[in-house]
Amino acid sequence: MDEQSNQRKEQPFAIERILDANLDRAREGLRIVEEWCRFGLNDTQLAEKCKQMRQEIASWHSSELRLARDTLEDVGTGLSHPQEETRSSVEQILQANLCRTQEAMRVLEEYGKLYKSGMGEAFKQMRYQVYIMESTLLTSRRRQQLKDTRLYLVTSPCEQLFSIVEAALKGGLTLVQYRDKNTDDIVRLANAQKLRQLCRDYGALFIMNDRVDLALAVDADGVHLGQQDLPIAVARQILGPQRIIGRSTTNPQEMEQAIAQGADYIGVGPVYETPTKAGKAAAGLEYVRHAVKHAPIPWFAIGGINLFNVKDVIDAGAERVAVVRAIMQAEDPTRVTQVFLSQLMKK
Ligand SMILES: Cc1ncc(COP(=O)(O)OP(=O)(O)O)c(N)n1
Ligand SMILES: Cc1ncsc1CCOP(=O)(O)O
Ligand SMILES: [Mg+2]
Repeated sequence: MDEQSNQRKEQPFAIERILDANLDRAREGLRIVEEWCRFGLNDTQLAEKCKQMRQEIASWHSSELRLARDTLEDVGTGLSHPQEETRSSVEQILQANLCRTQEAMRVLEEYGKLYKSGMGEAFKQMRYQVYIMESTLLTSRRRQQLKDTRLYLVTSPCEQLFSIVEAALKGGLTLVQYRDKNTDDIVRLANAQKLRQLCRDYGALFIMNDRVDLALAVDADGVHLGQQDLPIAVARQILGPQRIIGRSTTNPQEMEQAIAQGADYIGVGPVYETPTKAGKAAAGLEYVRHAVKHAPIPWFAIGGINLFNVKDVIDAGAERVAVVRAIMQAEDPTRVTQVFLSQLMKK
């Protein structure tokens, strides 16, 4: 007796039950993702892709497999992971269900080989499609959040770094850049990791200044590169298509290049001279007006912006601003964040 029939003798219908349970699991996971694609993202293409895959999964779900089902005898039905009970964002729900779908498909790929010819290969292909979908979803979510962001905090080194950033996140901040030019890498890495987690906890995007390697190391949402930093094409090669790449621009020519090179957003400034970037001449509100007319991608006015002059920047046409001192040196970073946001949301 070969191994396969031996196993079947000891555990009747075990393979069928494994397949039955995982066909259901894969379909359920996809359904949850599909609902978000349809109602949350209005993305008919992605929703249609999920539906097609659900139908393909259903076509493998024969009555023979359904008949093998024996829920009362299934020791696994009462087992759930504590994290299944706590989902705090749509992103978590999507990630958990994509992961569940991929796991189920891996099981179907392996055990399917014992059941029907072609089943293993079919689920291998579907699993790759789910990976591609995951990457598309993550990318479009990041880009959408970037677009929706009005206020960008660029940090400066200080003892209360984490409490200030958290206070700003509590005020509704959705984008944080870790900027720290002179600290040892070992400390920078630890700080970046901590900030990355903090941003995740509050559903904010996290960008690493200057350093593509650290951005990857801490799984940042992206990197911000100045004119003297790595070229965008090189960073894109390293980071791939999913992560955000921002570029500083000071004049129309730099703006045009950054857009042509595939930046996801640009910094526009310094609008005003600022001690944070000492020695750099102001580009002025004129450059902000230029951005209004010529920047088709998200852009952030930056440099010397505070609660007293932000209205002038908004009146010049800016919808988004980036600040360092206005929040990092604020007595009440939560309140300052809220006031900035209320000014910027008026548009
Ligand atoms: C949003 C944003 N805009 C501009 C900059 C400046 O970047 P860079 O010119 O590379 O200067 P440093 O910040 O590295 O000193 C930025 N960081 N963020
Ligand atoms: C990093 C940077 N790039 C252009 S201006 C600037 C600093 C802005 O800092 P602040 O908001 O404190 O003026
Ligand atoms: Mg830089």
